Amino acid sequence: MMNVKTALTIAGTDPTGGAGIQADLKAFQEREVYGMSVLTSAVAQNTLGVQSIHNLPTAFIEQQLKSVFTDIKPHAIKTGMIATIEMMELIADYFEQYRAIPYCLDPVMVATSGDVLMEEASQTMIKERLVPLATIVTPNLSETEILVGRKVTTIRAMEEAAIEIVNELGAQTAVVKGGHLEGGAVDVFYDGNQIHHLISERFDTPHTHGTGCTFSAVITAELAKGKSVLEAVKRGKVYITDAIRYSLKLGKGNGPTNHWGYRLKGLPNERGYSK
Ligand SMILES: Nc1ncnc2c1ncn2[C@@H]1O[C@H](COP(=O)(O)OP(=O)(O)O)[C@@H](O)[C@H]1O
Ligand SMILES: Cc1ncc(COP(=O)(O)O)c(N)n1
Repeated sequence: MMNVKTALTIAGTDPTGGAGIQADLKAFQEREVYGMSVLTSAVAQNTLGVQSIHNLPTAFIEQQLKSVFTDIKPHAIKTGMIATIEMMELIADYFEQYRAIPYCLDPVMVATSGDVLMEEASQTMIKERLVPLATIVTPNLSETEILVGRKVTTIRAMEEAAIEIVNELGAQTAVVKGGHLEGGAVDVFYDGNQIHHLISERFDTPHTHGTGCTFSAVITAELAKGKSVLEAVKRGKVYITDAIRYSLKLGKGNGPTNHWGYRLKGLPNERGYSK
């Protein structure tokens, strides 16, 4: 019997390969999970920002979901950019039939570049329909603020928000990412029982395009392999830390993270990857 694990990402694209579906597939591959993808929006973007967005028709997204689910059932799923309410409703309806599959919800709303990737009306929908279905939700600070409806600027406020996302909004677990806070890079995890802090050094680099996508894709890959949610998040943190440590100075703006960075750990940085 084949023991290969599979993961599905439902997200938008980045033709320069640093974020979105491209980042997810690279991360799945690095974690030795067979990667599959359903496209929601084709995005013309690069390391400088988003130039244009083309949303795919909802009926076509549904067809892609059918193509996957009627053939190769994923062992774990993640969603990234879901631009419209219609797409969100479709995906929520679909997932209700597959509640046993671990689901990592990366509530992508605004890109690191500041470009809006989700229409504002969808913010309520994501809370009402998708968060309650999620095994884990992985918001950054500004997404957390939208989810809980208040400013989140301290570790204590991150803890309170993670607790609220689980206890009030109904996710099974939450990890609130502190990539945009001052000091060390601290993420706060809550599973309904315990708070955990995932702490790493902060790298002083502008090349962090796609960090959120990559982090949640690694979590998804580890969930596909049957790891516990906390173990999956710990692995995601180790992986993203090295992906930023050895990030790539490509492009004219904020370069991408290095998906093979964790393989370089402990080696001299002789290619001058970061900064
Ligand atoms: N400069 C940095 N140095 C080290 N870790 C970072 C840095 N920036 C972000 N991270 C980590 O990368 C992951 C993604 O976080 P964040 O940047 O907050 O998400 P997003 O890309 O969704 O905005 C988190 O684990 C965070 O702690
Ligand atoms: C299609 C798509 N999805 C998500 C992001 C967020 O990127 P980041 O991980 O840098 O926040 C992006 N820039 N493009």
